Amino acid sequence: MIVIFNPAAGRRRAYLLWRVLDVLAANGVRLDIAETHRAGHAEALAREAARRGEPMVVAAGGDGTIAEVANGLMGTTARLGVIPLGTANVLAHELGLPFAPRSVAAALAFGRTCTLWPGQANGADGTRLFVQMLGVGFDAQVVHNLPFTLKKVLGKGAYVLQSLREMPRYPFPSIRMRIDDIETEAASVIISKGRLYGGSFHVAADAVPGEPGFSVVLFEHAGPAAAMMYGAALPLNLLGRAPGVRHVRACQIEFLQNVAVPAQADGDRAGYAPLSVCDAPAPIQVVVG
Ligand SMILES: Nc1ncnc2c1ncn2[C@@H]1O[C@H](COP(=O)(O)OP(=O)(O)OP(=O)(O)O)[C@@H](O)[C@H]1O
Repeated sequence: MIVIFNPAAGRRRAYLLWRVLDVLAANGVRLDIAETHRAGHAEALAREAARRGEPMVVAAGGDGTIAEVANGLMGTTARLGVIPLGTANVLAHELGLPFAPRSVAAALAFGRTCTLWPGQANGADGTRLFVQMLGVGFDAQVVHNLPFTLKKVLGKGAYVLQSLREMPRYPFPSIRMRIDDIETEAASVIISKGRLYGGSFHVAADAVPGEPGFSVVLFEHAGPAAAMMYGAALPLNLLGRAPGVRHVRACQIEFLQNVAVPAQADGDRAGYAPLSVCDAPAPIQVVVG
């Protein structure tokens, strides 16, 4: 197997990587390590590894690194392993992946898999896959403007602080979209493959990561007070009952508005809507515990 390690992911968790690798090496597992040098590098490394016939490519990082590796593996038969070293690690929580080094190593060595069907965003910057969610609107504004050093120092707390900073200055434009064949509007949108968001908070109870399609969560109320309410409901797992939150199952979402609205995919900047979202051409196999 090859381990693709993103040294910029998470904070102070690289020791976990070395402990996992120690356990694997002690048990005679042959592995190569490649470190990423920039955004997008994990995708190129994964694509190259799969082209060489590597049966398993392990993403050592957070959701952004996993998504990049998934992009590189699309259309191949290589399995995707995960060593969760990120800030939020939403996919690892979603799939119940282990976090303890020995359990991570055992899962990778054993190689049992589950199916994950990524989403695909098509925008002005090209096409990219996402493994957990894509957001358009306020949460993407927070991701776009989040300073790297703040995330390194505060971890998930950095998102809370940045949200408070963005509330007074984000214009909350109305976002027009076509969800399958129905046109609608919202102040903010999360297109989710999974049930979880921001770590292990529940956002879409009806999501099924292994099947095509999405749970679309529409936030209908705009403005700082509404953003504050939704932000407070999330960690209390009350988002499902918050006013103006609507859930829809869909296969295709097309953003139609004329103004550019920020988008984020798996917690990383993903350009601006207008863009469209559909299923990836094929599922991938993720190694689970
Ligand atoms: N060497 C590097 N220097 C700077 N950025 C990098 C490097 N390698 C990869 N990246 C970028 O780092 C970003 C963040 O990585 P990742 O999402 O894995 O960590 P995280 O944000 O801490 O975790 P999570 O998404 O789970 O909260 C990704 O967008 C990736 O493209």
